[in-house]
Amino acid sequence: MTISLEALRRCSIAVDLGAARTRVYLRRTGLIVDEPTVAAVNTHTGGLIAVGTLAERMTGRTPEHIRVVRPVSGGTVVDIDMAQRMLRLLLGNKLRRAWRRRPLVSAAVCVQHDADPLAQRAAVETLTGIGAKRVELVDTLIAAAVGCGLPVERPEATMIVVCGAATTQVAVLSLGSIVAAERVPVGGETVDHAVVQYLRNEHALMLPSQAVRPLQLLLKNSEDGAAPSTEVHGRDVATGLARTVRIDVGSVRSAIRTPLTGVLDAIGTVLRRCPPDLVADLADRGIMLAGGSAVLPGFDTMLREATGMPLNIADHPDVCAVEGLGAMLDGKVQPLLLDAMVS
Ligand SMILES: Nc1ncnc2c1ncn2[C@@H]1O[C@H](COP(=O)(O)OP(=O)(O)OP(=O)(O)O)[C@@H](O)[C@H]1O
Repeated sequence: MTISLEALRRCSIAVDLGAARTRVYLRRTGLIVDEPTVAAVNTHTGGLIAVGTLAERMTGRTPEHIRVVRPVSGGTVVDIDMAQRMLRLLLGNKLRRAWRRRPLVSAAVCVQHDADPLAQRAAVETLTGIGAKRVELVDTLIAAAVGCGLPVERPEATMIVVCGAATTQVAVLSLGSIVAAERVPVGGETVDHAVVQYLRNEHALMLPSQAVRPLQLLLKNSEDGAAPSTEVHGRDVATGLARTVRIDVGSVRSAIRTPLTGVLDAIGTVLRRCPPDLVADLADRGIMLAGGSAVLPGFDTMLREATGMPLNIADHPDVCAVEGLGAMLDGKVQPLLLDAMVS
């Protein structure tokens, strides 16, 4: 994947189509869309009923004629037509107003590290379908590293872990390039799934998906010394009746730990592939944690303890990638840095 500084500076919008959220950055304006990557469709007419936050609220609550769909799965656009329709609605007037001022010529879009040609093509087609004449693809890891403010152009190692909804990507960068990188199918959704499975297996309780986040918040509170157990309301697996159980926060924490060990493995793999000098740099500089799941309670502590390395969470971990891409569009990134990165 090669990009050029010039080509990026000609782009009008930067897009990050994630499994959980869609973010759009308008050049010289900033973030104009940050909404769930969700659409609700009327199955009788095929028409869109809602997109973004409104569509996400409908999840699990729809009558038979409404279907809630996610056009991006595992970080790849799997339903190009739906992704285009969703983007058109999300952008709505915001883009049309900007379009009148300056016609949309090119768009930049983040793609996962090592995205296969099909995934790259799906991203390009999605954007050309909404009017982009040209689409530049940028590795999410580079965009996120720039968005976190990492000094990637220096001849010393920086490590970034981008933990999203469906995937976690890990990279070591030096001299503006990725030295080693790894992608694992573990993210916030995997963690939510682990919590749901734990309650199902241990307490025969089905938990509504919206109830997982409050449980995670509870984990955070318990880290701060609050209650070690809590009541959870769900549906009995056998009877189907509403039931309340008291669960031990420690057990939830260990259920969450299991999928997160996949991230640790990825960090280990990347470190093993790096020259020893760069690994030595990282012992001082540590790891930068980005992506929406970076704020998962206990995740940073677990990584710190397991790696023995310093760890920082980015200031705005969820929007690092699109903000990094936006900074490239706005020309806020040093040419030296980008030229090295794009070789
Ligand atoms: N405060 C929070 N506590 C716990 N998890 C959170 C919090 N905020 C967001 N998340 C998790 O972050 C994930 C979304 O992260 P992000 O916005 O980086 O995803 P994405 O870019 O759409 O995903 P991907 O990179 O996998 O395509 C969701 O799974 C969500 O559960």
